[in-house]
Amino acid sequence: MSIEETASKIKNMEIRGAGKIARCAVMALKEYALSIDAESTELYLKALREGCNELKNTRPTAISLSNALSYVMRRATGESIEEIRANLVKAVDDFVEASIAAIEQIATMGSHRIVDGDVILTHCNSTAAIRTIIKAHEEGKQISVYATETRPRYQGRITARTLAENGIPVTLIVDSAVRFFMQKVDIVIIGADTVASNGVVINKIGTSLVALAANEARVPVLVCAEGYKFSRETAMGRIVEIEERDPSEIVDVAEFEGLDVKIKNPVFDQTPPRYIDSIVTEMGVISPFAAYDIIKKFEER
Ligand SMILES: O=P(O)(O)OC[C@H]1O[C@H](OP(=O)(O)O)[C@H](O)[C@@H]1O
Repeated sequence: MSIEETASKIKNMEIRGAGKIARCAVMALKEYALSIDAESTELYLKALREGCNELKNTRPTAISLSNALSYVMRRATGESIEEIRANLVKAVDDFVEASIAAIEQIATMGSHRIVDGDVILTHCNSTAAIRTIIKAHEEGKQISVYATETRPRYQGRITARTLAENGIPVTLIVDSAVRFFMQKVDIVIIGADTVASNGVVINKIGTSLVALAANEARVPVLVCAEGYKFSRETAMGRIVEIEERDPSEIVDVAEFEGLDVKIKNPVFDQTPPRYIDSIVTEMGVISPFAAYDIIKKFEER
């Protein structure tokens, strides 16, 4: 798929999920790198950087996107265009393979935290979180899941369908019913778009409410997040931008035609580390307060 088409599909969320948008972005860059030529290595690299920027600007909160592109571009080196191209292609293939393997590694480690008979609550639609839940089921643990529908785009319905298709008892609830059901829950398992260096987890809007209700009920919150979702930029003092999307995702704005009604649609929120029990990464299970260690480990890769 071309960079333009990929960027458009990531922006309109036809392609979504922090991990998937990262993989699709670097694969689009690979296709572009294979399709173009240039009069010099400098011009070739300039064209690649322009392609990167078009992809990077699609969804500002998911650091996975920029981390993936940076991982690949750091390795796009060489004396000739052919050498640069070959190194970029290898870096993309390596990233995609490792990012898919990371989900399985997270699921294996995360499943150890799920006990036979557990009632799980999950929010939105995280591949890493869902794979962890399915892994526990595959290991024969009798589990059931509450899945929040996750307004305004209802990603939780995908989660409910996926878990049911895997034979897992699942109950779909509205987001505002989380505290109502939390007394029945043994563990919350969610994904992440970005993990900041101070352990703050940025995930789908409503996550911080889920974590707050879990904390009140003494229910542990387990975050499943691959290493490339940890933000080095926050370690340098940068703030993660919370994406605001079109109000039309929430309501038909014509309903309020002529009325002074503001509609805000932030699509992520920030959960403080004190509300999180552990973050399961492919490099191990950590306290959210140890997020910086993962940033350093991932940099060494
Ligand atoms: O990478 P995986 O675990 O699939 O998803 C991570 C997170 O990305 C999604 O964002 P969106 O629905 O794309 O806005 C959700 O917030 C989900 O928890």
